[in-house]
Amino acid sequence: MTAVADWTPPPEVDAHDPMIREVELGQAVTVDAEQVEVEAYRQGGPIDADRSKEPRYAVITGLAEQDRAPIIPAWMRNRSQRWRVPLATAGFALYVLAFHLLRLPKYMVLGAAYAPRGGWRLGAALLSWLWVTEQLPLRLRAVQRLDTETWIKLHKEVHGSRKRHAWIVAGGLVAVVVVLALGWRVGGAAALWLSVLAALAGAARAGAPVDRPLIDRVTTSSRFTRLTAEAVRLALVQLAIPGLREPAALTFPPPGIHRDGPGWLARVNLPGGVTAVKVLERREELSSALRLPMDQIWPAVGPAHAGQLDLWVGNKPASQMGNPRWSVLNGKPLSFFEPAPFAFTPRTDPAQTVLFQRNFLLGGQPGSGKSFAARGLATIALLDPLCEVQVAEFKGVGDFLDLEPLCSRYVVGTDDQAFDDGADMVRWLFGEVGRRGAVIKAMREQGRAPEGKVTPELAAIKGLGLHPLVVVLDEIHELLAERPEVADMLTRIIKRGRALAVVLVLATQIPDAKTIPSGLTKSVSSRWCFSVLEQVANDQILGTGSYKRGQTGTVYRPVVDAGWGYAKGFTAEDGPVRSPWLTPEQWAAVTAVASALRGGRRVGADDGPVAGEVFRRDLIEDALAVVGQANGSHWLGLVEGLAALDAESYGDLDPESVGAMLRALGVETGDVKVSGVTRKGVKRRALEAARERRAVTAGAR
Ligand SMILES: Nc1ncnc2c1ncn2[C@@H]1O[C@H](COP(=O)(O)OP(=O)(O)OP(=O)(O)O)[C@@H](O)[C@H]1O
Repeated sequence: MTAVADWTPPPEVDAHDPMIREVELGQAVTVDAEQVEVEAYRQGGPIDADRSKEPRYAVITGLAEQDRAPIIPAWMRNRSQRWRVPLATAGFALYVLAFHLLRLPKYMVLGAAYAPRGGWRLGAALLSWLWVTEQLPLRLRAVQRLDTETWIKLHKEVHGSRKRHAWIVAGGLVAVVVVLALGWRVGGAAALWLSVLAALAGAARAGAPVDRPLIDRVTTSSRFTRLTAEAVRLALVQLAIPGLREPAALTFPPPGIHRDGPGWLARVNLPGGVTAVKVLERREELSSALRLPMDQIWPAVGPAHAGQLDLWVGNKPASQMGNPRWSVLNGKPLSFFEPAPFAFTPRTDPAQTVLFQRNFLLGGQPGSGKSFAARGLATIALLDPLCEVQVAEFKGVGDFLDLEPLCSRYVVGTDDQAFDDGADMVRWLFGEVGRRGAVIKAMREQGRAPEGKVTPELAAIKGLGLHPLVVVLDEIHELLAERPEVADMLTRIIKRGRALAVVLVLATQIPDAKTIPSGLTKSVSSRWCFSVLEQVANDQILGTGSYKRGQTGTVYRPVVDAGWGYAKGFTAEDGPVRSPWLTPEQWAAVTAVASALRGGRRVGADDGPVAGEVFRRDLIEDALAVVGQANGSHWLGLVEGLAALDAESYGDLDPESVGAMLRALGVETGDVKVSGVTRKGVKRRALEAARERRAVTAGAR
């Protein structure tokens, strides 16, 4: 501290500022009354870290860590695009071939008309070049000016040129003769005819008027062929974004501009301080600047930082890309527990999601495509033969009517009855989640559900009632407006149901906090924002701050861009996707497949003794009735006894499921000796003990 005291500041410096002393002294000191420890600052020292002390291999690892352009192009590495690019090219080539073959007679007539003129033009041009006629005016001028020196110079020049040209023409003629002779040897007369045809075509081309080319144009609109750095720079600068004025300030980090699926991707680093969201906000202006329709341009925030833009431009507008084929049309079953395609990316790649452990919120303005997207998710569920599906739609127009025969519950309408049924459905679901929770707890105690959640094995056990359950609630805001008491139940279902294989798909036009409690929307893991008008609605669906991060549905127009939306939490990568689109016939085909997979049953509803029903009977009492005075019962005996007692409730049980259900009710199971034979089953004592425990617990409550 002595050093501080010794230092006398120059007159213009505030002597009381401790930081200034510290800087001057260049050493760590404890300064001022607050005792702030500040690290010393060495004046004139290097700012960057000293690299000389880094080990040599750091240079190599540094290189290795750098972004490198992929050796194999992205589209070749992508399974779905590997064939699409060559197939699209081959398809286009075939189209062009067919197009011109059909017009061949017309080309021949026109060719015959244009060829003489073309022959004359080509011949004249050749002679003119051979004789260097272009020099003639110069020599005439020299004559007129009596400029002998220039004339002699030009004369000599022209002689030399004519000689050279004559040699070239002679050489060319010899080459033509040699090629023709070779052609004759290899291909005979056909080769000669082909040569004549080629010569005639060349002559016809040269003879065709400038505004009437010999062959018709294959494409009538100006075709987008490739994205260039110049076009991107110019377009971005034209957006008039503050801080984005200098084309040279835009850089293209690896992999730069490259072909990516059916289009081009430009990865651009915007100038420091300019965010990619600013570009996203100006998609319309970008469309004008690039001279391309809006649905051909797909800007997104790049992976590296907020100032990186991934501008993907399709070969064609999305509306003309056609609808990619949805693989559910293959007629194969899907699994609730496995990834399944729910949508397509702008590059027409399928986007996959897993229904298990997710809940879905689909929001957007009317006509943005929510209901069809919800149908897509319901279809995935229906293609899992184990999955129970329930639908309630409060638009009242029957958007899901064709799925009704496969649903265990189906509610449609906007009247009191529909809302009562909808509320009943939620209440039932709430109870079901509670029941499943108890079953899973028992399973966990037995070590059969180690993570406390449904596994594919548990879901498959018949009668246990842990099969997947997907519930679609379309226009949920209508139900919440009419029956607000269900909101809390829904929130709890969402929170608890994830692990219990209960999935909610909520679709709504109005996601605001007044209509849908924020606790409800916040609990939903996967959100899909279709066309929305503004930032507030966007963030209500996708979560606060989403718009600022460039995750936005404001860029889509209702109806025109129907089905497009920003999906968050569906896959590892969030991004824009479009729901699959099927014709009514294709929907019918998919529904038929789902129905066949389910054996024509409504899984859940006409399943007979699903666990819910069985649990409504008193299984412990019924089992005790079957056991009677015996020591216990083997599983097979118990199953048969229960079926004899109530075939409707217990007819479908098997030994495994009855065991699981009893264990879920807290009954101990194991080896039982009945009539001298020891097998797996349940003892009477265990059943009685469980009954007693239950009575005690009920009394305590
Ligand atoms: N993936 C898609 N591809 C093409 N068109 C679609 C797609 N999805 C929906 N559409 C079109 O958009 C229209 C509206 O779709 P949908 O009924 O799903 O919208 P919505 O958002 O549910 O509307 P509302 O809120 O009025 O119920 C459909 O009739 C259909 O023509």
